[in-house]
Amino acid sequence: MERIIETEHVNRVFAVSSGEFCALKDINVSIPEGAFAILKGRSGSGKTTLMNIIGALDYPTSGKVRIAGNDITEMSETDRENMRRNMFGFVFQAVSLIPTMNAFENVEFSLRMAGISENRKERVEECLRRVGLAGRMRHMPAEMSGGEQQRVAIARAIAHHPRILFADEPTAELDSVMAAEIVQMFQEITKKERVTILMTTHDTGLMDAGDMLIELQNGEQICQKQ
Ligand SMILES: Nc1ncnc2c1ncn2[C@@H]1O[C@H](COP(=O)(O)OP(=O)(O)OP(=O)(O)O)[C@@H](O)[C@H]1O
Repeated sequence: MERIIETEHVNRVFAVSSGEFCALKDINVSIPEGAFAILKGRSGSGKTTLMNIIGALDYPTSGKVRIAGNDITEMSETDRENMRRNMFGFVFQAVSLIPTMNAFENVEFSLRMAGISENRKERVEECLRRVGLAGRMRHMPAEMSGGEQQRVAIARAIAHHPRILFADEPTAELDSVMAAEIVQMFQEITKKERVTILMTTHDTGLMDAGDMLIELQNGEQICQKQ
């Protein structure tokens, strides 16, 4: 199976008032297409830093990052931006839906922004059904629970058929039942939407939920298990 995400000797050093801080040290991850990969580690272990580098939101200080075989550290900023827009989807801890739009309109708006006009209504409905919100399409964000709002954010992030979905602590603000539901939904999404998912979490209860686990400790990769 094709390796859609590969990092080679990735390091990230930040300049801090006391000198330099090495947030990532020699990270080598390899994720096959279609996998649900969990990036685990305690607060401050480097999860967000690594996800931002793989998601073309930041650059490594040294090392290579290949997405579908292409080294994204060598790409122009325009190409990186196009890749983020067309090939990637992003979900964050804090849900940021447009409060004046209902669930359907929130997902449709993102497709409109992506310039997709064909079968838009059908695709929005399909994505909302995929996340279990068939009966809530016309609900406003304020009328939905935190877990339901996060589901809308996930539907919005997959609507344009990204190849990789990045989810940074998407369950951090949810209770354990809702968190388990979101993670189970990610499993289904990888199969039905043929998308690769990279999710960060510090929740030890979710460790076994993915197809593979990458664990960071103080910026070092302590394991990659399949
Ligand atoms: N811009 C920055 N400048 C300096 N240090 C930074 C910067 N960004 C992150 N760090 C440091 O790098 C380390 C890793 O941060 P990161 O946000 O990647 O951790 P994390 O595992 O995602 O943590 P959390 O679970 O709390 O979000 C932390 O010690 C953090 O203080």
